[in-house]
Amino acid sequence: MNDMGYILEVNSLTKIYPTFELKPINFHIEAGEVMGFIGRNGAGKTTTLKSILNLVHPDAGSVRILGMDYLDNEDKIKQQIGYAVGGVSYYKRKKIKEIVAITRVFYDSWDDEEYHHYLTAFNLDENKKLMDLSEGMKVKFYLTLALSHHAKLLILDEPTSGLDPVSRDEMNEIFRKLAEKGVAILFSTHITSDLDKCADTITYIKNGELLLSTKKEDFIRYYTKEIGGTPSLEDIMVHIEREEVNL
Ligand SMILES: Nc1ncnc2c1ncn2[C@@H]1O[C@H](COP(=O)(O)OP(=O)(O)OP(=O)(O)O)[C@@H](O)[C@H]1O
Repeated sequence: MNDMGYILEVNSLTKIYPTFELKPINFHIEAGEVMGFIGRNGAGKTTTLKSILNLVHPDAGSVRILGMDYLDNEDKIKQQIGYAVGGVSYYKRKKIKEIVAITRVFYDSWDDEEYHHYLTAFNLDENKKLMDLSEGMKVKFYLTLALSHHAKLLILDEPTSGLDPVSRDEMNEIFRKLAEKGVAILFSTHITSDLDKCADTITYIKNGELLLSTKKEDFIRYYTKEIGGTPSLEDIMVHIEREEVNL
């Protein structure tokens, strides 16, 4: 970890597509922190997460994870983080145990005891194929893979968006419990109730531009001054995004 103690530091990260520009993005996450990365559909959440992980090549800026420059230490850092960001899984027809047999070889710190712990805790059946898991089970499986190699940072793209309210509530509780163990979690969402329940900090992105990245309480205080009353996070999101409907 670096002097500031950040697990993840994003510095002026920029990505330009023909019809979309991710303006310089800056934020950081500490150990044990759950950050909700929020914004509307198309705001640039996935682009940011992919740029952080070099799954798409950023045009400018830098990323430090666990005190190391990401581009210079990509393999070493990947050993210590877990992510589920976009893309189709090539493994969807494979059984959990087959995917695990392939994955465990990749990680120096793979821990079978931890793997079986989470398999039981999440009620996962090793003989099920990935494509036969419910959305909630899939997220639990990705978490199991990450936790089995002691990931210190989880980067998850909309892990709760396909979940029913009960599964979402459960996932939010899981995130909180993992954070208590010191895991840092960055997850994108457009569901404000996820943030109500489990985020320590909020990073808000609108049209490719970072509006604010701060503690949840400070985020609410900032917009309360602007809106007045006692706005919920949902009220704040609507205030930020709502445009007049011209019929
Ligand atoms: N490979 C690409 N080439 C060109 N444009 C892209 C590419 N990937 C994304 N975009 C554009 O970038 C913009 C941001 O998309 P992005 O997927 O990052 O948003 P998002 O906030 O994750 O949205 P959602 O909540 O719908 O997943 C969109 O306008 C999209 O069309």
